[in-house]
Amino acid sequence: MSALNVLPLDNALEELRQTLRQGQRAMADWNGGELAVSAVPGAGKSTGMAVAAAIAIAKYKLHRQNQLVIVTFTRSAASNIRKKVRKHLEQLHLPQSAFTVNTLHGLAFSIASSHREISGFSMGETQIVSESQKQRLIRLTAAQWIKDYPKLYGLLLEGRGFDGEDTERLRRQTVLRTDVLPSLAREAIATAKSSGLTPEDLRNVVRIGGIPDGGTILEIAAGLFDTYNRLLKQQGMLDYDDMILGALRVLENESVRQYWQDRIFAVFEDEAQDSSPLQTKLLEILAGQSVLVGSQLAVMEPIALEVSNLIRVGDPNQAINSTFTTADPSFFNRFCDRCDRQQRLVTLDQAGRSTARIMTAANFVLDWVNQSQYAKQEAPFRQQRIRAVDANDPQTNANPEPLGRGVEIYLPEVLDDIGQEADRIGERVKQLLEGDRNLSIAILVRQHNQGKFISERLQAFAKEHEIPIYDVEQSNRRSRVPADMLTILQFMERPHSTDNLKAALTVMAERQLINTQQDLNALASTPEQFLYPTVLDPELSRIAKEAQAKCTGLLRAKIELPLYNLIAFIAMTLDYEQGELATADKLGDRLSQELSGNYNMATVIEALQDIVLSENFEAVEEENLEDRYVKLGQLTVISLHKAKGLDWDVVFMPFLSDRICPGSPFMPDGMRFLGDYTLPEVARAQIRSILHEDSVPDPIAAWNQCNTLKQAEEFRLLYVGMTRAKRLLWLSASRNAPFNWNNLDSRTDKVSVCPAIAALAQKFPELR
Ligand SMILES: Nc1ncnc2c1ncn2[C@@H]1O[C@H](COP(=O)(O)OP(=O)(O)OP(=O)(O)O)[C@@H](O)[C@H]1O
Repeated sequence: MSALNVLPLDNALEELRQTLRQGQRAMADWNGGELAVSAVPGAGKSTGMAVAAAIAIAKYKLHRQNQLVIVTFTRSAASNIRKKVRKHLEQLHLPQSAFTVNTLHGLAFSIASSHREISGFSMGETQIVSESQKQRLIRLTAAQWIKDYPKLYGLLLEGRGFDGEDTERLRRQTVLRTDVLPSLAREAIATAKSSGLTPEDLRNVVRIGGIPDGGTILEIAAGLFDTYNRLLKQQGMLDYDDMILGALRVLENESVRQYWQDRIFAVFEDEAQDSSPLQTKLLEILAGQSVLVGSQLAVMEPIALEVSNLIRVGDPNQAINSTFTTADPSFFNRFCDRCDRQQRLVTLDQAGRSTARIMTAANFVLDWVNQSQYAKQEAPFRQQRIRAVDANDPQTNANPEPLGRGVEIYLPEVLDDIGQEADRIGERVKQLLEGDRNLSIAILVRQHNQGKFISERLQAFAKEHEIPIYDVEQSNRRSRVPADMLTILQFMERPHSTDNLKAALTVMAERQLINTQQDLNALASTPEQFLYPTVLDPELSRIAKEAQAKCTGLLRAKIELPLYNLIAFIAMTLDYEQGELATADKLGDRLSQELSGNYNMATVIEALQDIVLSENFEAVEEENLEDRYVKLGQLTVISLHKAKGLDWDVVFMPFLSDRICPGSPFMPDGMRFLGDYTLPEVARAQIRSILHEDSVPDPIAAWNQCNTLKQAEEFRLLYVGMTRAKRLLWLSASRNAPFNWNNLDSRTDKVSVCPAIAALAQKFPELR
């Protein structure tokens, strides 16, 4: 039993508070009102917030009707913080119903769908558009726009660089339809919609005039945006922005707003640097007892708040979503500055995660970038240095001893090519694990193909030395569960079809259940002979017999088991891991519900076909997914974006060329349509200027601005990666690397190192 269990509540709360370091205690001591917490990586934002939540629940006697709402960015972060708060409340004997943890979209969706008559979400219109559906929709949008706006299309077609040749016309038509217009639509819609701007708003800006290019690009963007909204509605679907907009619409109604505000005592937001202005507005309304001035949908119009119980915790230096959304560190920075003027800003600059050298390296990179040419327009980082914790810190083993040199840098002078770079990493991993099998180790990559390359390259070596590799991207197979099930059931239903057998064998081969060194086409070409050979048929090889046994096992199950149990049986046969099993369970439940009274092989297959085609089935998020990423003794290969919020004893960051970080503006020759810039980037920067209430820049300035922001974000990604390491950080780049990682043959022999890393290596030669 924990000591907290036997103490009176006040003492127990004090004891809990004592588990926090000085800076974190400011969160626990919150007395209502607004509070900004800007913290360095590893400062213990989430840890502090969970304790602060439990203390607030006790202090203000919160309960189901008057709750604390915690909001974070991703579902895994939500489950992480939920677990922590639950544990504290359990120890304090306080009601678990006093809080909820939501993602922003989850929260918005609950609000919007609780008042469908106001949000405009009709009953059938709750299907959220999936990524691939969105891709299709965007392509359709481009095609429809071409029909609806022939004049603007003509302008693009015959704009800059057109020589009147038929072949050039055809080329331009294809590029516009399949590439430029879809990308332009995607960027413009994402930027405008997540800012609460409508197509009409964009047109109004054009109408007012004074835009250097006459507003052509904004006109095109408005048309695409209109078309997209119409098509989305026609298909009865919503996107993520609709959820936020729907919730805001609902909250414009006074009695509804009152209802939600009465139920919500306070809002605590984690990862606040990732929220867009519209999302922030939603939280401000929920956290406040507001008197509305104007409409929430007009982002820039202020809402007058009488009281706002809102804690926003974040790290502007870890803002890595601004190139996908309108989240922008400048918004959180502004909130921090505002709170600072009211003495309501807490800065947590002590962190216990990393060894001293790693903090020094991260601080150096931050300073270097902020003083470099990349900071001319706007500094990519808030000037915040990471400090070690004090000697009496509550975190055990805070700022641990380094492994090796703590930070190790390998540059093109010693690394010839990416193959050698990968091999050296393999060697170092082996060496480290020989010293201590209980280390957590990760390779962080910027692009999926880099992860694929390195895990394939190291596969044999890792096998030989019994180092399990967990490649997060390749293992993300849960979403394939319905398709796998469909394939296997189709095979069970008609095993003598060559196509069905081949498809089933392929699923098993992909899951490494059967040996892939055999020719599956040959096995599948004569299903009868393969499945039930007679004495006259040629003998199957040993590995073919193993595959055969798997197939006949499935066919036997079809005869022996009730149909209801087949899904579970297939899941077992396919050797699903925990998350996939949970997804298969959920799928089984859904089929039983949908087909109650009419459950047979044909209807199950038909229902599965619908699910796979419409993709309207969500995989179950494994609660402890993060634990899998940081498992000891394993080599995790993971993208920088997914690595955010996690940490490992050892972190490898390979392929750090200047092409990757910070990257450079890239404009393929065939992409010049109206001028020397690419249209999606220009549209994005022009719309962003409307949101920031700046004057709309001319296309060239807009293009430069967009690239500057992208580069700033690349440096922040680098910083996020570096600060994931506890005891050893490896940074490397080799001389010969692909120009473009989608094509490994596009080698260039003169790779320049990311300038911040080159400067780091120069400043600390002992790290090389
Ligand atoms: N008061 C504390 N006592 C003990 N351990 C702590 C404390 N605060 C933080 N930690 C530990 O420090 C590490 C970092 O904490 P946490 O993940 O909360 O930081 P963060 O600020 O959210 O990090 P980041 O933003 O870099 O992802 C975790 O391992 C956590 O358990």
